[in-house]
Amino acid sequence: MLALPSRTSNVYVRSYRSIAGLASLRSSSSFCQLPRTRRTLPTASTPKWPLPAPGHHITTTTNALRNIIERARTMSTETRTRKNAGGTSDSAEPPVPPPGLPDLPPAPSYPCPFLTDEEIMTYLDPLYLKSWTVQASNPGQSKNPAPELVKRFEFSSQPPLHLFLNAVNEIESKENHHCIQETSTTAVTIRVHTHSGLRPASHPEEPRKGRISPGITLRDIRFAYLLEAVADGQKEPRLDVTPEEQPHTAKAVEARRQKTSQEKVVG
Ligand SMILES: C[C@H](O)[C@H](O)[C@H]1CNC2=NC(N)=NC(=O)C2=N1
Repeated sequence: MLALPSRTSNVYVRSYRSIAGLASLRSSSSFCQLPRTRRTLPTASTPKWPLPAPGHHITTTTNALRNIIERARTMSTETRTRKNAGGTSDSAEPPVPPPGLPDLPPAPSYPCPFLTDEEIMTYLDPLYLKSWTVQASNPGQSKNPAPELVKRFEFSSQPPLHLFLNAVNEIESKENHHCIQETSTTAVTIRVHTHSGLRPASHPEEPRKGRISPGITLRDIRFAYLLEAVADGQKEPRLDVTPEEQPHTAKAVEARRQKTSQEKVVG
């Protein structure tokens, strides 16, 4: 755990809301419930929550950053019993994801079914507006490549990055779900997919055993939402792919399993 500087180190971050304001999210009723019948994806230029005036900066004191770690720690206060069963631990109250994301979906037990078209529309599409993309995993990461959720989180300096990485580790432990962290000086690219995924049956009698395959499931969605709850307010990285270019059906997500030569690798 990173020792926080004793003096108040001001960290300036471009933010939709002060990190300390995270606590107020619990009471805010403005937090969005996405309509499940959404057919068209809003373009990245039409976010649903008020954006700060250009140049709006906030000062985040070390105490506010301490709140991040404290919240991550409360997320990880867990009863270890359920974790061994492959489930997540009970926690009094899951954290509130930032505006623009639905409530945290339930965590299916392993092996977890791949996302359905309905789940993609409800839970994955909103992540595209938060700069998440679907890319092929590097074959080195698991025995065979899979589509995975990828996002690059950028920070204004090393202390908030290290606090975020501590929170990621706490969330991995609490969720019993693991990601790949590719860190640089003040940024980290998170890559996450479910190794013990369950692909759809090719015929009704197909046994479950033969269907276990890496892919994107609700556990990866949960993981991304929890990271967004901790990183809320960090500046969004520039992306050269738009939400519209991301996959919006299970078939299109599956097509991302193999890395293609012309794939725009963003991260
Ligand atoms: C036994 C243990 O519950 C499983 O191995 C968990 C651990 N963490 C995991 N993390 C990820 N990303 N995918 C998994 O399938 C997975 N399985």
